[in-house]
Amino acid sequence: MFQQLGLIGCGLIGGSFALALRQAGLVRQVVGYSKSPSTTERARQLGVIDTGAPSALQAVAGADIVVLAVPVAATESTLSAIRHGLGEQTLLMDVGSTKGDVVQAGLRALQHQAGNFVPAHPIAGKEVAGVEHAEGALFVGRHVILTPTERSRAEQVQRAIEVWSRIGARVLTMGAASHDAALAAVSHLPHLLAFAFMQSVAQQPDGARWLELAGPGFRDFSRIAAGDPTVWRDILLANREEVLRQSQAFREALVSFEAQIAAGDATGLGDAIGRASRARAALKPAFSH
Ligand SMILES: O=C(O)C(=O)C[C@]1(C(=O)O)C=C[C@@H](O)C=C1
Repeated sequence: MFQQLGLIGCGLIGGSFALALRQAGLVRQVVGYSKSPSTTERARQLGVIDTGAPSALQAVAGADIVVLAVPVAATESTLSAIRHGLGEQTLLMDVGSTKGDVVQAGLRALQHQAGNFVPAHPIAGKEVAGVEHAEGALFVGRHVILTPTERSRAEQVQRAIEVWSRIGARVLTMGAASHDAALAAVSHLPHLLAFAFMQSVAQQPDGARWLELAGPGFRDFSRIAAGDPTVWRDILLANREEVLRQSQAFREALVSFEAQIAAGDATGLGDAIGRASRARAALKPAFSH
């Protein structure tokens, strides 16, 4: 399907995309670039990329598909840096977790190549960062949300749908604003809560001792608090309005639970937990993968 992938950002997601493309036989050659030369070298040693490029611009030379897998706040400067190296027909995608800012960055930074840009968000990941953890099967069975811009060409959107589908993902297309509202609720807020929760426990005088006693419940609830600080800082800031809206909704729910506990309202508390428990149980099939 492609001759050469230009990969900007050889971390967990970028590396997994490169491996997935290779394993599906969709690309002959992968040229990678990461800001840190040691990361680029590590990606080469691991066989995730064939060749390391000394700059983002050089990584896209000769590529017919380019993927940006960098923290979202670096999107615009990265697009500006590679703009003059992009081929006329090169499919260009990002994999960022926020889309309103990425769409705007694309429209600002790309000029006549804006038609080739199809913003993408694979809803897949791990709490650990880095190319060492990259996996070719990371996107199998996962949703990938495409948020084409007003300039994205239909033919490039089709190619984007095809490439993600061929590596096993379930592709959806929606507007950036709907994406950001939904992901604030189901991804960004849970991360914010996990960070705040870890901080609140760890900072108490006996916190370190209590943490030694933590079991599977704590493990499941806090897993994502180990996320990459730069990546998550950028996401929470980029989608701040929706994140704060969700955070407010959460506070209201928390205050209501607190009031029931304080009042010893067993019926109200039991009913509230029952509603939450049923809503979570109803989700299970979606999490079987
Ligand atoms: O599995 C994890 O550790 C993740 O955080 C993955 C997760 C999420 O589900 O929230 C996080 C960010 C990405 O934008 C998509 C998926």
